[in-house]
Amino acid sequence: MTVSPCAADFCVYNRELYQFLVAAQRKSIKNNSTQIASISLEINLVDPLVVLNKLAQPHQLNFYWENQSKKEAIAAIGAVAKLQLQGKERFSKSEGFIKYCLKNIINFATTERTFSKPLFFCGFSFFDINKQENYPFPAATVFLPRWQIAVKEECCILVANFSIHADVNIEKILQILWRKIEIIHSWEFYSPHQNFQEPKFSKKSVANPEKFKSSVLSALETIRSTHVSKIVLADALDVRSNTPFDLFNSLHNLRQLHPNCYIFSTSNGKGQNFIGASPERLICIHNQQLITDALAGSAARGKTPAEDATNADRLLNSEKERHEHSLVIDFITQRLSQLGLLPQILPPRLRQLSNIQHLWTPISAIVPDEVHPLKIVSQLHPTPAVAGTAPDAACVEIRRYESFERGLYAAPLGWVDADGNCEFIVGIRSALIDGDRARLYAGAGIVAGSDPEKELAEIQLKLQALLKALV
Ligand SMILES: C=C(O[C@H]1C=CC=C(C(=O)O)[C@@H]1O)C(=O)O
Repeated sequence: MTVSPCAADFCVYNRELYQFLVAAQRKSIKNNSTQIASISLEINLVDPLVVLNKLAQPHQLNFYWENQSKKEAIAAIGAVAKLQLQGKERFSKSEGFIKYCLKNIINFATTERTFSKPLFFCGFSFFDINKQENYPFPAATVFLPRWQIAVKEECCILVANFSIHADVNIEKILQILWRKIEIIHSWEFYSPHQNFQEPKFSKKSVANPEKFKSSVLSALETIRSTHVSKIVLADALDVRSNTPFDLFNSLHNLRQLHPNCYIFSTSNGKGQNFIGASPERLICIHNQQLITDALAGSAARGKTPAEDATNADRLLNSEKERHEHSLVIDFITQRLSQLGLLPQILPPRLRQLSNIQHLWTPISAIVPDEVHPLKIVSQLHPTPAVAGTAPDAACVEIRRYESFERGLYAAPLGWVDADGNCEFIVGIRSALIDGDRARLYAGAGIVAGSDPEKELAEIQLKLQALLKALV
C-alpha cells in the first residue's frame, strides 16, 4: 500500500481526534443526548462528482452542487440527521431543526478554509403540499450529511459527521474515517468522460403543444380581466430511455453544456433523483452580504454574433420583457424590505447561457445576525419569475392550468451553515429521474402581450438544452 504524504499527515491528527471523540462521548453521556462530532480535514484533490458516483447508495439521501464560475463543487452523501415534512410551516420548522442540530454539533477542524464546516442541505417543493399523492419527494427535506466533500479553488475538504453516544466505539469510527479517506484518495486521478450519445428516447409532452398554447390564451384572458398581471406556465416532457438514465454522466454533460449555470442533483434515498442546470440564484449570503437575482425575460442566443447581438438588443429594449422583469425586481425589493433589509438594486445586465439569454438584475443587502437564511427563502419563494404576480393568486392559476405536480421544479434548493452563510438556487431547467424514465420541466412568464407561439418556442428551447444532457 502506498501512503500519500497527505495520508501520513493524518496520523498526526489521530491522537488529537481520538481525544476529541472521547470528550464528545463523555459529553453525550453527561447530557444524556446524542452529540454530532463533525471532523473536517483537507484531503487530496478529487472531483466531488466522482465521489458522489462511487460512494452514493440508492437508499441514501444525497446532494450535488456545482458552480464552475465560483470554482465550487460539493457532494453530500448519507444523513446523520434529517427532517422531512410538508405544510405551510415547512421553512420555519426547517430553521428550528437546523438550530436544534447545531446545539449538539462539536467541531474538529484542522483548516479554516471555505466549506470546512458542516452544511445542512435543503430541498423544498414549489408548493407547501404536493397534491400528487405518490410524488417522490416531500415538500421539505433538510439533512446533515455523513460525508461532505467540497472543492473550492482546487482545495478539497472532507467533512465527516458522526453521531456519538454511549455505545459507539471510538476506535471503529477512526478506522471508518481513515479507510474512507484512503478510498477517496484512490479516485484522485479519475475523471469522467464526456458522453453525448445519440438519444434513444421516446418522448411525450404531458400537455400537448396545442393544450399549452390554449392555456396561454386563457392565462392572457385572466391577466386582462383580473388583478393578476403575470402567470408563469410550465410544461413537462416525459422521456423514456432503453436503459436506466446514468445520473453521473448526465450531470457531467450538464456541467459541460452549461458552465455558467448551477448544476445540481438531489436524491430522495428511494432511487429517484431531481437534477438540473439552473441559471437562477434565489439567495447567496456570505459574511452577511446577501445577493439575489431578478431573472426574467428571455430570448434565444443567435447562431452568429450579429444575430446574437440583435436578439440581445431586442430583449433589452422590449417593453413586454422589461415589464415581466420589473415585476420580479419589485417583488424582491418589497419582500426584503418587509424583513427590515435595505435592498440595493445593481445595474441590469444580460445573463447569457449556452442557448438562451435573460434579463438579469442582481439585488444586494446586508443581513443582520438575527435573520435566518430560511426566513429570507420563505419570504422570497415563489418569486414572480416562477409563479407570477401576485404570487399567491398566480399559484391558484398554475394549479388550474398545469396538469402535473411541480414538485421540486422551480423551488428552492441549497445549503445553509452555522454562521448564516448559504446559497439557494431556484430549481428550474430540471428533471425528475426515475430509472429509465425522466420528466423534464420548463416554464415561461406570461404577461399582457405574450404570444402563445413564442412562449411555446421558449419552453421547447429550455427543454432541449436539458434533454441534450440526459444519457
Ligand atoms: C420558469 C422558468 O424560467 C424563468 C426564469 C427566467 C426567465 C423566465 C422567462 O423569461 O419566462 C422565467 O421567468 C423556467 O425556465 O422554467
